[in-house]
Amino acid sequence: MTTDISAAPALLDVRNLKKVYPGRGGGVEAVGDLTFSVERGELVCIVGPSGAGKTTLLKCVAGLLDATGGHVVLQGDRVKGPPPGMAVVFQEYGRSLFPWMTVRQNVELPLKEKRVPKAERKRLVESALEAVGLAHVHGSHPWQLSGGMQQRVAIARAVAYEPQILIMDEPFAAVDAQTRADLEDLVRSLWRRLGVTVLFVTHDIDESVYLGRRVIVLSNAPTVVLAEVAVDLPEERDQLGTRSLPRFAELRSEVYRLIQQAKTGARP
Ligand SMILES: Nc1ncnc2c1ncn2[C@@H]1O[C@H](COP(=O)(O)OP(=O)(O)OP(=O)(O)O)[C@@H](O)[C@H]1O
Repeated sequence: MTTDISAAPALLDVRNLKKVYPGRGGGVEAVGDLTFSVERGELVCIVGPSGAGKTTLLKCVAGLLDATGGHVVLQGDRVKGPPPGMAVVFQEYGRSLFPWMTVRQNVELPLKEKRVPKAERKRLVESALEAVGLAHVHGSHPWQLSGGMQQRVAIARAVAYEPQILIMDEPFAAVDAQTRADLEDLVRSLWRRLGVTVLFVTHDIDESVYLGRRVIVLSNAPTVVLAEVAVDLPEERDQLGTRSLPRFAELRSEVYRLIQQAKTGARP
């Protein structure tokens, strides 16, 4: 559910977001005071130390958790519950797909809930499975696929939904290194081809620099934005070439230094 408040210039606007989990002695202040925005068509990575409140932040952004203070605005509408224009890909692909449904049925399900007409659903499902290279396994069940393939099904489902913004919460943390590299390239190519806006949360510094056009570095909890790093690497990226650029090493060191700073509790 959303309520119109004003026309925001950015696609996603997070303003003075604060989240305190209730409990004894004042509870746990997970998110202190977070402000950032994401422009339409951007690929922004959020990186922060373990326990920094990344998942809490995403739950507030996705309308799954009520904030204690501040607000989240998606395309001018204040987020009060899961917004219709958002798709989320979680780390645990195994739990995000229905094992009794085929790949095609899993990808189609949110489109049925969105009441997309049948012919259009067929087109969207086929093109999303094609885009992630899984057209040939549309009739298989998730448990017949590898972990990386299952995560590609989850990505296809999100892409087929045609969201205004795609939120990814450490989506590749549970797959092996080679699959992870392939999936990173898949996200970059989908982003470039489809123009979808992506907010990607990771604790992996290299991944944030390789993927992002901008990296937002979070402090430890109670979380604030410690710094924003513009990734001025060429848009054409590949695992070997890009990662061996001197500029990649510089950006990686800069984000690493900021994260170390975050761990010691330093504030901007
Ligand atoms: N439901 C909850 N009730 C109380 N405290 C919570 C709850 N969920 C998270 N926290 C606390 O809020 C803080 C931030 O947790 P969160 O899971 O958002 O961090 P994170 O950055 O996603 O961590 P990680 O990188 O380890 O997954 C932690 O101190 C955590 O213990």
